[in-house]
Amino acid sequence: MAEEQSSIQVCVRARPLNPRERHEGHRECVSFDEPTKQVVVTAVDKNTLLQLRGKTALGYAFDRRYGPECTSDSIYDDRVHALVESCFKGYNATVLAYGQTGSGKTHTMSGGQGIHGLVEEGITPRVIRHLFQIVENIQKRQKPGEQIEVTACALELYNEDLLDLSVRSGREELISKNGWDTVRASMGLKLQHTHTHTHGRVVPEVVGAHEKKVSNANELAKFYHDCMVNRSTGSTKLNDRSSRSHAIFTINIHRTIVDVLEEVGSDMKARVRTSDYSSKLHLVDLAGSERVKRSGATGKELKEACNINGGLLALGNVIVALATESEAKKESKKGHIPYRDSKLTRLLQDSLGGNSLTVLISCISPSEMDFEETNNTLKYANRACLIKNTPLPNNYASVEEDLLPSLPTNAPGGLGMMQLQALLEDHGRQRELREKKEREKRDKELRRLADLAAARSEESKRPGYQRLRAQQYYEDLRKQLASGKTSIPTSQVIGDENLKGFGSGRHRFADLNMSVDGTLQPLTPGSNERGSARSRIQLMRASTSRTPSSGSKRYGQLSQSHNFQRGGVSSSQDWEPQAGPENDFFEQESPRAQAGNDSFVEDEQASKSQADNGDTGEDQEAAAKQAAISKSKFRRGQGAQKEAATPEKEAEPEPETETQGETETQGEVEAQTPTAETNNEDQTYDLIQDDSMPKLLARFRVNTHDTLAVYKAISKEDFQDVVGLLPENTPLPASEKMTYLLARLELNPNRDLNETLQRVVSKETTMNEAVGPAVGCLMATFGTNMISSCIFDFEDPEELKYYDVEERIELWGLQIPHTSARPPLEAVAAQETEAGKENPQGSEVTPWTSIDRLNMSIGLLFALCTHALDNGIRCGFCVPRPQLLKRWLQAGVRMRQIQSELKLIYPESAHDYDYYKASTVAYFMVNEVRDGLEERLAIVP
Ligand SMILES: Nc1ncnc2c1ncn2[C@@H]1O[C@H](COP(=O)(O)OP(=O)(O)OP(=O)(O)O)[C@@H](O)[C@H]1O
Repeated sequence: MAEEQSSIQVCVRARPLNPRERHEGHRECVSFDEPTKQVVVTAVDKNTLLQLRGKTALGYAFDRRYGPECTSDSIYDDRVHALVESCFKGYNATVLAYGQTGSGKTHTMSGGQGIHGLVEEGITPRVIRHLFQIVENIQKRQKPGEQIEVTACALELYNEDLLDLSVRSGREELISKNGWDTVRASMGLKLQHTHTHTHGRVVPEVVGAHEKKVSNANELAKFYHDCMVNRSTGSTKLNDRSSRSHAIFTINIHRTIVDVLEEVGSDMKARVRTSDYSSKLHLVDLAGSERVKRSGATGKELKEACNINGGLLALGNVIVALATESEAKKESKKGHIPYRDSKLTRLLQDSLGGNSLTVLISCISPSEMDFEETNNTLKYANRACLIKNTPLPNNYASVEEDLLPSLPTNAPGGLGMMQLQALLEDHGRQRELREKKEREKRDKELRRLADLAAARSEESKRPGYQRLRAQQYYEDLRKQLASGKTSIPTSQVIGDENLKGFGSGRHRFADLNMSVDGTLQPLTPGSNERGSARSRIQLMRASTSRTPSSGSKRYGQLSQSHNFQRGGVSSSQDWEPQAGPENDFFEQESPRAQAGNDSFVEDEQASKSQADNGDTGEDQEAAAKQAAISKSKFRRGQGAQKEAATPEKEAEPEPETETQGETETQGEVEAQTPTAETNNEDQTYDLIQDDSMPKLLARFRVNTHDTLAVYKAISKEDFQDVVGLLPENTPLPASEKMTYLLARLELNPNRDLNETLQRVVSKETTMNEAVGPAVGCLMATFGTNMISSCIFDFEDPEELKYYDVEERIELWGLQIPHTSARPPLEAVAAQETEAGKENPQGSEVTPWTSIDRLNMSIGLLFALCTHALDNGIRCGFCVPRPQLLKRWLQAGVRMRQIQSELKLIYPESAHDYDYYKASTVAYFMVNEVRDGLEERLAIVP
């Protein structure tokens, strides 16, 4: 069947000004221009004028626009009515309300008393009524061979957890008693991807949600109401009853039709066809985006806001990517759609760009104070108009059978009611049986995976887990290679030509003496170099090591000798301004590393004073144990630094409070070393071997819409350096996916970044010669296309489907514009005019001075942090060119270098490759930088 595409139907609904806004005298900035079908946002003051970049108004055309006076009636009739009817033909459909907080999404979807005091029926109750009208009509026709079954389920996506709204009872008590993490394990639902019966597509499916079977509209309406009462709501400055979760109410329609193809013949057989149609109607009320500064969210609400904004940002990116893809389709280009960036986008995968008929209702506020959000909503809605879905009916299990009617016919020669009823029932039983079997199979698999996950989590707490995991990984890989069954062809691993020739030519599988295709290979010359690097490192270790029995201490010594540490652990440093020439930044970092770190000293003092207080009770021990488990990796790095800062403490017995944590840590480090080698100093700690864990984590997306790049995908385990820097109790980003991603990267035979970096550290080679395109700078000069082409996306939904961990930190990159001419500085120009000078900008072009660049970059950094803070982003990440970072530090910007193997991909072919080759990665807490800049540089927001 030819696949027909249909655009997403987008409409805009503006609510009236609410009493608060009227009381505060807000002006309206939204109007409708009927002749051009545009929703127009108008600049009502200087601020909005600025946001429109000098234009007085901006118009967005939409087929359907609903002003404050409109009710849901017209939206329903125009857009939703036809959708509900399509569901009975087997099409999936979605109605999705989107917009900032307080803009009227819940009002549109659920109804209630409006600002004008009138009670309005929302879209969902209307859908329920309409749907059962159709069911009744079908039933009224009394076609015997037809059966309809309606079920529904209600979910909410709250703080990235999927929950069943129909079984909330007792959730609060359980959370307060056992903590959310425990409750999540029992109440959280799984999102997985399954193959559809028809079309062979992979669609998202929520496993474990309670499906309520309903037989009439009242029953369904009651179910909906009960579920929505359970939804997480809260009060903010912008909405008294703000939804803090995305709600998805799904109605499943299952229709079975038995058609009699041939009536009973002389052989007493009839030929019948039984067809099943099933469709899903999703009614989605998203939580609204909010600027936390305005909503006043703190604590729990702040966390909620961060999650809401994160999901919506991902949704925006999906919309932009799909719209771009639709535009590019004329050139038959297929782009990457970042569905997997959030649970919300995964859930809506089928509704946006899938096979659903979709209506997007963009809700906006008319108030001038909401100008920016309104403009943003309209911008995305406008892009969404371009998205094309491919609706296909879900008709499956159409069976034609010869049947011997066992019951006498009502009319001579024809199949009677009772026979058809019997056939239907029989078919229904068969279907139930089939579904039951499928459910059981799935449940069994889920149980198996849950057991596996639990066992793995237990195992991960055991000392030496990392080591075991690495060994196991290599063992599996060795078997896989030997059998010649590599599931991933090398060509798929790195999909970009720029990255060819990655690494130094010798890959770690040379240890296995095998290539990825399973054939035996001679070792390359690089292996000798490795050997020498190894012995050199061991020599250094031997000369610096003072306490042979302590793994963590040896590790500490090593960490001081090498910039690159093992197991993804790395340290960070607060940088201080340094006077002197603008040397290569990379070269400058070693002396600083040796100099120790204030924050570590502080930490040590804190723990010491704790110990001095004699606070060594059970509670503390438990807490220390917990802390040691959760931050063990970070502590290793930290411990290493501490030891360097206070070497005289080594001889002293460690305070009791520290012992617990250190024992854990130490245990882990030692256990990672093969037992046979434990007492041999030279072999006890093999830096290279321990570093052989795959750990390059780089998957970045460029938001082509803006000038900022969004750098994502951080895992708990492998970015512990970053995680360790977060304030206590910050939810840790975690993603099982990363482990998988790493494994994939491992399969690239030429990639051996860690080893190469070791060689650079041991001065066997220079960075430029050795690393080639593996190291570089993302931000300072990125060209959007170039980076887009470097996207790694190795995730296979099939293999990842049960790994449902999605929390991530968002890291933002910063671009410094490199224009040759500087725009006139207003203040300077004004001063000069006042002083009677000619306008210096008039005829000649003023080049940028380095101070200009610095000011500009700091301004940008400030703007970035403000934006990030408003969006609930906690930490930032950038790779500025070396000199610039130095200057930032001089200007008091608090940055910390990440000394891990986190390296970015920058193609050697890039014209400025050499210039940026020594760039380093810096990390910062957004609020610190913003506050610092505000304070020191007197920047007025
Ligand atoms: N079109 C409208 N006409 C009349 N009143 C409206 C309209 N839209 C919204 N309202 C009222 O505005 C208030 C906020 O609306 P609502 O709660 O639906 O916003 P929301 O977008 O769902 O917000 P959040 O994202 O915070 O949940 C409610 O009191 C609602 O009744």
